[in-house]
Amino acid sequence: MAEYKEIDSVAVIELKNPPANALSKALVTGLNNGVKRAIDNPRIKSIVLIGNGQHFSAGADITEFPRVADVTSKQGVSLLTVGDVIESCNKPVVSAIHGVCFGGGLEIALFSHYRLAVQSAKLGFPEVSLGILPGANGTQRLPRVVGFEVAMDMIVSGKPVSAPQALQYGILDKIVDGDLLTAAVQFAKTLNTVPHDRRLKNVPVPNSENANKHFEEKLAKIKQKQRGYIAPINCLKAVKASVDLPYSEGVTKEFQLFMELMSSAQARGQQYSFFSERAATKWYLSASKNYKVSKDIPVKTAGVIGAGTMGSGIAVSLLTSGIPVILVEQDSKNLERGIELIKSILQGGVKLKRMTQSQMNQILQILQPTTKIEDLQSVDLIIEAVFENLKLKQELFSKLDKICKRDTVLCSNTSTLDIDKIAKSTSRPEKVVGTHFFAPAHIMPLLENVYGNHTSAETIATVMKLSKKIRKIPVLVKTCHGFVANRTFFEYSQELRFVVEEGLLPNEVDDILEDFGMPMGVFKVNDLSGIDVGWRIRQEQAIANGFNLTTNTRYINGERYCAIADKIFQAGRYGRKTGKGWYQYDKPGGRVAMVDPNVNNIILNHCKELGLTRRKISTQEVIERCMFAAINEGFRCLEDGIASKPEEIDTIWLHGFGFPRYRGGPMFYASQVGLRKVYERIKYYQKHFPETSHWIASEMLQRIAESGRNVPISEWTKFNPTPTSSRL
Ligand SMILES: CCCCCCCC(=O)CC(=O)SCCNC(=O)CCNC(=O)[C@H](O)C(C)(C)COP(=O)(O)OP(=O)(O)OC[C@H]1O[C@@H](n2cnc3c(N)ncnc32)[C@H](O)[C@@H]1OP(=O)(O)O
Ligand SMILES: NC(=O)C1=CN([C@@H]2O[C@H](COP(=O)(O)OP(=O)(O)OC[C@H]3O[C@@H](n4cnc5c(N)ncnc54)[C@H](O)[C@@H]3O)[C@@H](O)[C@H]2O)C=CC1
Repeated sequence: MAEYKEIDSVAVIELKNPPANALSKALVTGLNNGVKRAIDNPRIKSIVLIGNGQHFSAGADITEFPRVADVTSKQGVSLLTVGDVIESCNKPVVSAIHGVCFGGGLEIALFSHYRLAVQSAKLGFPEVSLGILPGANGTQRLPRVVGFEVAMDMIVSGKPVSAPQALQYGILDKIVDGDLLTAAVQFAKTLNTVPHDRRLKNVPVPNSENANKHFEEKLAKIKQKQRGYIAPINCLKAVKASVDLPYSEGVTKEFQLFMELMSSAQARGQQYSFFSERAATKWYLSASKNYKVSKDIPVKTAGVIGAGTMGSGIAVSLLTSGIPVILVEQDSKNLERGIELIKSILQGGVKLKRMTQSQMNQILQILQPTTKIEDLQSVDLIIEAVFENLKLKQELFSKLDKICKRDTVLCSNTSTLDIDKIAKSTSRPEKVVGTHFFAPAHIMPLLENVYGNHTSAETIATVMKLSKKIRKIPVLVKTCHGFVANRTFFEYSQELRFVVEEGLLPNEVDDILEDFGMPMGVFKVNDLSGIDVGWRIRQEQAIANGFNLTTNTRYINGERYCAIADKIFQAGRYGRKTGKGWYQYDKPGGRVAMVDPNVNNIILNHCKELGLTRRKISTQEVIERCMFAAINEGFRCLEDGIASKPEEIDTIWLHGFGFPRYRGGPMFYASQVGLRKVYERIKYYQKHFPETSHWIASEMLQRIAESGRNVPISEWTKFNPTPTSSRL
């Protein structure tokens, strides 16, 4: 766990806990023993701490967090005890950093008297994203190096800094070239004693004159931008304590704030999310088709077809990851508009200083716009993003099949259509796959990759690898109408339309959802993605299923249907782009949503025409109805094999819909509410709304709820009945 060796008069202690040197109890104990051994050896004059493998250390071992008592135990060796041993050691201790030095790793480095790093190292306190704070005195020590404002920014945001930036802040003493160990040992040999100010607890916080002002400004920003999250607030309070209190009292305050977080439901949700995101990327179809054994095809060039809302964002994601793109549109007018869209996205990046003007120009050099689909003949992968129309997509894929080289991977960005039906139009169904981006495609982190019955493991591996290359969080799901994201979101939003039909107004529903933690209420989301887009999807599905959908439709095959959204569409209110949708906007494309009496009239008239009596609906009912409808559908996705584990559904909601990370995702939320209660409430709603089939409880949910046990999420799929679903 921690290997001890001596190089002349220098003791070298190597942290060794692959893959990320997480500071498990065993590693911390090993580190403690190593430092003590060096202290006891009179021949040793100084000590170097270094990481084995790819990193210095990724911080405390998060898998040990559920045992809060272990992490905070005053008995045995904790990060704090080893930190004290390091800091009080009379022999200089040097941390030699490469890879990441995060969380507890940075705490160790700050207990050390000197810090060296290679140019590519990254240092930071990401604890806030796990719902906690740097609890081994990091909130008191970092400000003593970098001052209040920088420490506050680093700890509250959780964002790491590069080695050059860390050098500038004074976190690092030196950046070294060449072999890190050799340089660190050489450096350590030049040290004899530990100066007083090299023990950070002895040092006052510099540049703290404006701490009160910075504190208030930051607090206001957190309340606005991270509404509902408690960790950033406690992080901020802890850093402020470094200025307001002497060190010994500051660490006591930090401990109190740390414990508040560590025992919170929010921390459980955020830590679950860390592991669920990783679990979701590990796809497994069979022993010969899975993330471990399946090889990808390298994507050196790509094509994008359709340069509308999605295609332009997809092209930007590829281009900014260094992948040359051939962009195809149906005519030069649309092509011109698409190029302008791409330029304006990139220009936004320049404005936000994410890239320079010259980097933007270089990116545009690798974009090749065209109206000739034949230009795609030799690219490695193509992403189609034309209108949501099966016939159009089939025609296009059939053409691509004839034009493209044999191993080109053909992807569709369809949001709902069955991948198998698109693949059928080609002679290479094994190369056809769904790559479902979320709007805006260059910003939203999720990529829902969709395999069909014939998609090969190689094709899946290719899109999963590409997702990471273009900085997306990939999840693999099986094809069906709407896949996991839209299938679950559909039930959520449909239930909220029913709520509007029964009594609440769109802005009242949105306020409830935003208080729950959603970044945007569902009706604002509809306005953003386009009322016309939703309308087209419903029409397309109606055509596919052989029925006629009008503004008078009340039932479809006996199922309740709410036509208010269609009436909003009929009124020419297509959402933000037209300056009016469920809300009125300051201008077409504007962002300021205002309640519009015309919309309220459409809703009230709709109810009058149908003879519906409107009623007051409680916040609890709204949340239960939309969340439990989505959760029930999530269980159905598991039953149908569309998703293979609950973590996939949660990751999709976190990164596709901005579900609050501190609630973990809808399935984790269900586990916190208790599946017995979720099941009972679903049965209750089924009794009240028998004409809505999403209230028929999933069999899998029923089995778990009736098991009489508190079944952990990791065991839910064991309750899966044989895959059957009449809803596919
Ligand atoms: C009262 C006193 C109380 C004292 C309490 C002390 C409080 C603290 O000190 C608090 C902390 O440190 S909390 C930990 C903070 N660190 C982090 O959040 C960093 C997490 N890791 C990363 O960023 C990336 O994994 C990293 C950049 C490292 C690597 O990224 P990659 O994309 O290359 O690889 P991943 O797939 O993310 O990771 C590889 C495997 O390593 C596992 N892992 C990573 N960091 C871990 C960590 N800190 N603890 C446990 N496991 C960890 C990760 O789960 C993955 O595992 P597998 O999926 O099984 O391969
Ligand atoms: N808008 C959204 O929020 C999301 C949309 N999607 C899906 O992405 C696809 C595209 O949607 P949007 O970008 O919103 O549509 P859009 O209407 O903004 O863009 C479609 C583009 O395709 C072009 N096009 C049509 N036929 C073409 C052809 N034969 N050859 C070349 N270009 C052609 C059109 O000129 C237009 O620029 C659809 O399948 C949609 O369901 C997926 C996720 C989210």
